[in-house]
Amino acid sequence: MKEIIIATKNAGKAKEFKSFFSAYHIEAISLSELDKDIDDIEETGTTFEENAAIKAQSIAGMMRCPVLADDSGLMIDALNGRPGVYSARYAGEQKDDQANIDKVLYELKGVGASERTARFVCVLAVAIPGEPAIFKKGSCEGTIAFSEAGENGFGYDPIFIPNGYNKTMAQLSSAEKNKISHRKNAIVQLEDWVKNQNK
Ligand SMILES: O=P(O)(O)OP(=O)(O)OP(=O)(O)OC[C@H]1O[C@@H](n2cnc3c(O)ncnc32)[C@H](O)[C@@H]1O
Ligand SMILES: [Mg+2]
Repeated sequence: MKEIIIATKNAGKAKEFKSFFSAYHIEAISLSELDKDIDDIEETGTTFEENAAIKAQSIAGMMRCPVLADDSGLMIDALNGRPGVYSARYAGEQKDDQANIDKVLYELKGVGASERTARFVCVLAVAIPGEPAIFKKGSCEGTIAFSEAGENGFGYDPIFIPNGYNKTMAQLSSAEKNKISHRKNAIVQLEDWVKNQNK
């Protein structure tokens, strides 16, 4: 396998997958890089698994080759697991990272340090035409900061402090994030499958 299509239009995710797959000499190609114009896929599921499967299967059917999709999000205990599967669209359909961060910080006003526990979750689905899909799940535990900090990463990284650190995910280098992230913890579980594709 020389390349794999990643069913995402999120540039932040695409960059991380490129870095992960380059270690196996595989090029990760996101939907924005395909010649075809691909309509937004409606994420009608209520779980990360369902949405990852919807994204992977709809693109695999179109392209007739293995496709990897990522459905991920931030689960905050004090908000009963929200934003969860609605992380991208938490503050509205325009999917605005800054508006999402502002909404979370507003909702956590008055919530003390020990109550701000949260985790990033990533579910990967690989759809292979004619075969059952493969699912892998990873998470990364942390807390929600009182204000945002850092310029790296994407999404909620500026307000997420991974356990064992005293800075936000957006203050870590991409190499540091990619060692501890939910996405990394999911993708390592795909290693055997990836290596088998090279035989
Ligand atoms: O569906 P695709 O096209 O892949 O792109 P998306 O951004 O809509 O992706 P999701 O539906 O999986 O929603 C995930 C959201 O969760 C948040 N998120 C996921 N992984 C993250 C990470 O590593 N760092 C910060 N925020 C993250 C971020 O707000 C994402 O937009
Ligand atoms: Mg999405």
